[in-house]
Formats: sequence, structure tokens, C-alpha cells
Amino acid sequence: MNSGYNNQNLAFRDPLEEARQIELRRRIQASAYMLIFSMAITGAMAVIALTGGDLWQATTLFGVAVLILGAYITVNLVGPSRKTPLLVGTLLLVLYFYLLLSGGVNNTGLMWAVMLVPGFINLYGYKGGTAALLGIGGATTLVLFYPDFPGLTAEYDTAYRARFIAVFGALTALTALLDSSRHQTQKLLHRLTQELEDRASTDALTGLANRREAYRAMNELERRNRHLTGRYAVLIGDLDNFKTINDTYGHAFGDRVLQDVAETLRDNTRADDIVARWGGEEFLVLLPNTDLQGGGILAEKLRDRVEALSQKYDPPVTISISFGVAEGDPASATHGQLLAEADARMYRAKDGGRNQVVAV
Ligand SMILES: Nc1nc2c(ncn2[C@@H]2O[C@H](COP(=O)(O)OP(=O)(O)OP(=O)(O)O)[C@@H](O)[C@H]2O)c(=O)[nH]1
Repeated sequence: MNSGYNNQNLAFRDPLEEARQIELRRRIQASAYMLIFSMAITGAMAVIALTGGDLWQATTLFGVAVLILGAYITVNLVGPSRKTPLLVGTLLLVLYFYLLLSGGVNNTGLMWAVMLVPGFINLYGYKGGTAALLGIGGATTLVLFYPDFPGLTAEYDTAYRARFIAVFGALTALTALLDSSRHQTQKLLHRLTQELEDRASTDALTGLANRREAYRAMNELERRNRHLTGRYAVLIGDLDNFKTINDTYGHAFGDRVLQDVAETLRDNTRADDIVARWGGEEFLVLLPNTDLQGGGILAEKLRDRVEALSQKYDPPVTISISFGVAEGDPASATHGQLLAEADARMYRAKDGGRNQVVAV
């Protein structure tokens, strides 16, 4: 029998959710870097325009740099948000089309597009980013090749325009390819993490939830119940005289009995219930939305089904289980107290002669 409840305060994390959070943080961080980079370049271009005597260009670029600074401060003040990449993308796009149309300083406006490619793919991933870049490439082609496009004051010669479109397309394709392979690796990592998580929460012999998973489920039930002021019942069942079974028929047979009992418990509980292997020959059943009386009734049914297993073997082997039942009260008891109560009742069932349920 196992009665140690000292690891009930373990912090349970969802590694997949963590991976998603890291990805979101990465995008937000990339957004912040892009804002700093854009601000530096725009500021530098504004200074060049000022020294070249182009006051209008300098004022506009300084204005944009201040706008970007404002966005950077806002993003940092408001904190991480899913909207950050959208805000940054919009700013970059507005700046790009302004520079494309005006030519920027010394006709270098188009160069900004080089920054746009990794930026967009970083911000929106290879699918969303490539789609956005295809749109931007199409719009740029229209601006560059539509005769007398309204608002286009910059002068780019034809060969330069064509080369630009080719470079923009190639850069987009290459960056998307690189990001897609990064994405594949990340997917593989997520799958492996999920597999590891499944293995870490499952008992290898019986396929039931293990003790760690049972604690996680109890934490979750407690959290949910505090919210809904609902109740749940917990059963602790311990096979009777299991040492004798092992000693008489061997460890391999004992393992088979454990598997059969696990199957019996699983087959006679609801999908929402959690059946876990709590220790060696000890099982825990968690029953959401169930009171002490309901828990007692189910424990009696399970006890009966486990006893019926005895006839399954040839020759028959006496198998039985003793249950302790307790009810979780979200207002007061923590699951540590609850487990101790169910455990104490299970011991009383043993003391009372085994193969019985104690629920009070
Ligand atoms: N075959 C097998 N035996 C196990 C496993 N885990 C624990 N056991 C055995 O379960 C037995 C438990 O023995 P005890 O704690 O003395 O309890 P018991 O014999 O069931 O007696 P009561 O609980 O008082 O009815 C020990 O012999 C353990 O070796 C397992 O995975 N496989």
C-alpha cells in the first residue's frame, strides 16, 4: 500500500501550450526588433535627407521614426499581445509604400523591401507571410509597371524595376523555404513533446493514468470546482492479499491480474471519470460531479466486478479489492486531505475484513 501524498503541490505544466507561448513570444520579440531596426534606418535616412537639404523628406521620415518609436513604447507598455505583429506589419507596409512611391533618400526606397521579406515571414509564419508578400509583390509590380501610376514620383528605370521584382520574388521564395523547414522541425518537436507527455502520464503496465496524471486531474477538478462549486468523489482501491497472489502464482501472473483489474475499472466507469494506477496494487478513481453516496455506489459495483474476475482464471484465483471513498468539498478540503481521508477509509475496509467499501 502506498500512502504518501507529499508531491501534491507539484506544478503541472502543459509543454505544448508552453511551446505555443514561446512561439508567440518569439514573434512579439521579432516585432520589437523590427521596430527598433526600422526606427534606426528611418532616422538615419531622415538625417541623410536633412544634410542633403531635402526638408520635406527629412520631416516625413523623422515623423515616421517618431511613429515607430511610439509603437515600440506602446507595445512595451501594453505588454505582449497577439495584435503586436499586426501593428508592426501595418507600420512597415505604410512605410514601404511611402518609400516606394517617393523613392526615399537617393532613390533607395525600394531597398526597404529587402527588410520586408524576412520581417513578414518572421511575423506571420511562412504561410501567412508568403501570402502577404505575394500580395505586396503584386501591388509593387502594379505600382512600378502601370503607366503613370498616380502618386509615383520616384524614377526607376525599367531594368531596375524588373530586377527588383525578380530579386523580391527569389528572396521571398528562399526565406519561405527556410521558414517552412523550421516549421517542419517545430512540428516534429511538438509531436515528440506530445508523445513524451503521453508516456509521462501513463502507467506502462496497465495503460491507466499514472499518479502524476492523477494529481494533475485532481488539481484541474479542484480548480474547476472552485469555480462551479461542484463536487467530486475519490475512490482509493487496494487489491487484497496481492502479495500472496504474486508469491503463489508468480510475478507475471500478478502483472496480468493488475492489467485485468485496470480494464475492469476502466470498463465500469464513465469517460469523464479518471482511473489511475496510484501505486503497486493500488488504484485511484476520480469521479467528477459525484457525491459521497454516488461514489459509494460505484465503489460497490467496482468491488463486485473485481471479485467476479476470480472466475476468469483456470483454476480460479481469489481476487478482491477494498475501497475507501471520500468526497471533495471545494469550500474547505484540499485534495491532500481528501486523499488522506479516502486512504484512511480504505485501511478501515482492510481492517474490517477486506473485500468491502468504506464511505463514512
Ligand atoms: N506483479 C506485480 N506485483 C506488484 C506490482 N507492484 C506491486 N506489487 C506487489 O504487490 C504486493 C503488495 O503487497 P502488500 O502491500 O503487502 O499488500 P497485500 O499483500 O495486497 O495485502 P493487503 O493490502 O493488506 O490486502 C507486493 O508483493 C508487491 O510486490 C506490480 O507491478 N506487479
